[in-house]
Amino acid sequence: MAGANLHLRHSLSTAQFLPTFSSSSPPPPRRVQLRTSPSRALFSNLRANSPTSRTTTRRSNTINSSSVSSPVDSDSLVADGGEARKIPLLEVKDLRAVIVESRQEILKGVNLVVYEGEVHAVMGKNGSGKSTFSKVLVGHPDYEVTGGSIVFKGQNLVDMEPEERSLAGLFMSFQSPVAIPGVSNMDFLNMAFNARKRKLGQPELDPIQFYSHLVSKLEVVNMKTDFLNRNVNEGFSGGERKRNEILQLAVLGAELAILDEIDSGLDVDALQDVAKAVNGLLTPKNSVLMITHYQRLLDYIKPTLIHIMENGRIIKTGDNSLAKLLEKEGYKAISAVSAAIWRPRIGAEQASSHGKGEASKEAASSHGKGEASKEAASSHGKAEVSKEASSSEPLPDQVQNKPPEQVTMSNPRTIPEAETKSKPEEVKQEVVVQVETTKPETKSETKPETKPDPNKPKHMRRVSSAGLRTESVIAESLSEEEIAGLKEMFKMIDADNSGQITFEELKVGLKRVGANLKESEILDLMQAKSNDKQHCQFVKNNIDNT
Ligand SMILES: Nc1ncnc2c1ncn2[C@@H]1O[C@H](COP(=O)(O)OP(=O)(O)OP(=O)(O)O)[C@@H](O)[C@H]1O
Repeated sequence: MAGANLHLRHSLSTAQFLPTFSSSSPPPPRRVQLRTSPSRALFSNLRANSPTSRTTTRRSNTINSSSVSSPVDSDSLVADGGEARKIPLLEVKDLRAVIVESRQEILKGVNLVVYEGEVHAVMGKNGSGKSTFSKVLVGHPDYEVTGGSIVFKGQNLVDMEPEERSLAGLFMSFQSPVAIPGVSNMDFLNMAFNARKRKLGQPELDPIQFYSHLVSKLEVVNMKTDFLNRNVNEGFSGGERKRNEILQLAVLGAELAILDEIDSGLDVDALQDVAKAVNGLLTPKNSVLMITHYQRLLDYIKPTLIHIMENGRIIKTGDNSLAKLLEKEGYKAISAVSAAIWRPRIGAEQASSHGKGEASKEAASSHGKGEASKEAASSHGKAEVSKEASSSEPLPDQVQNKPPEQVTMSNPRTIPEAETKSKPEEVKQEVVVQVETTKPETKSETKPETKPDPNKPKHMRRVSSAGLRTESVIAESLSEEEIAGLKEMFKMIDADNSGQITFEELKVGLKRVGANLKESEILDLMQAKSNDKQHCQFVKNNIDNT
């Protein structure tokens, strides 16, 4: 039994201290004695349930309780007068983590900054690494951090024990909260609360004082007092467990609450109660990082930013429109290719969040040069852009300045490598994205290069997909899924189904996926070249001025 780890010593049987409480009749003094801190108790309990239970290490040993003491008195979570300065609460940089047992890498370079008072939502397909990310933040023993950093309020979390992380102000609500047989909710919360008080050097609350504190929080989550007498999560329904997690958060307080699928299994009323409780806890000083699959939670708890996780990385960041897009079109709307588009923006956002500009520099350099960094490339499915593709040489004016409406992205198809190689280096203006399809080649490949007429107004210039030289740049590999996503994306953007994407279509398409790029950025994008040896080629084509 998991409770065996708790070293509990009850002077009375559990049944003897399960009075019926009501707000008008405070509970009698508790007669339970824990010989371990509540947080340690829950760590032990969780550790006992962990397949990788082992001795404590600084990196990943005992699991952090989702519901242990926080250095912050929950009452102190009240707004402090609205400090205007943005203070980073959590800074995650290039975080990598493996499963201890198998050494399989799950987190492959997560970057994220959460400021005080912000609500961040992490979304992503099943198995993309969301829960692992949250568990690594709190120090789950199943995972080992192999790279990067987690800084919480200026402290390096990676070298801290899970319990220390909790005491530092982290709270995590697990996807599947564990039961603690033999420990009532009331006892658990009381002990956890007082452990925090001790840690803070503040006077502990006696059971009666604590009970009145607790009752006010019960109201917040709309829970009945009966739950206080039941053992922690034992026999609780899925929804009750989730509600109970939020009760723990409300009672214990936290500066950063990590909520893993807090909406799963909740009926509509419970969802509203939980959301209301979470909103009630939000202040300008504390933040929430929540994992969810559904827009519905975000209707109640408004996120500052939404992050999309894929394959152990955050590949996109945006506002609520991103979640709406997902709800409507699914993850196909956010393919590895669109990640390539987003990457610089994520970087810029993160950098500005950090105030350090590092990511933005990286983004700027990759964006400005039309060359994705290795890291960026690997972050979206290893679609690495080779040097050949990078146009370090400035593009001709006519390309850089051509009116957006007149840039064309051609019919997606595959050009055999031999054909590609045999093309003479004639022109290098238009960028054509080609994705393998069954469409036959219809373009004239022999049209001679036509020099742009400098006298012709730029908006009159037309980009032609004919008379081209193809210059392919091959990425290492794109998965079938990524290729499928690429095709879907092409179809989505190619509004008139012509097989060609005009600048206008691209602009509208990008807007649909929540990417509000400037026209100059879209032009940059159109000149970006990345492809896969087998499946995708970014081809430079000719521009003529006819
Ligand atoms: N302890 C573990 N042992 C084995 N595999 C694991 C472990 N933890 C995570 N994984 C694997 O890592 C991947 C990411 O899992 P994770 O739970 O983080 O995904 P998720 O994005 O939260 O998914 P979901 O939306 O389904 O909850 C999955 O393939 C999962 O099977």
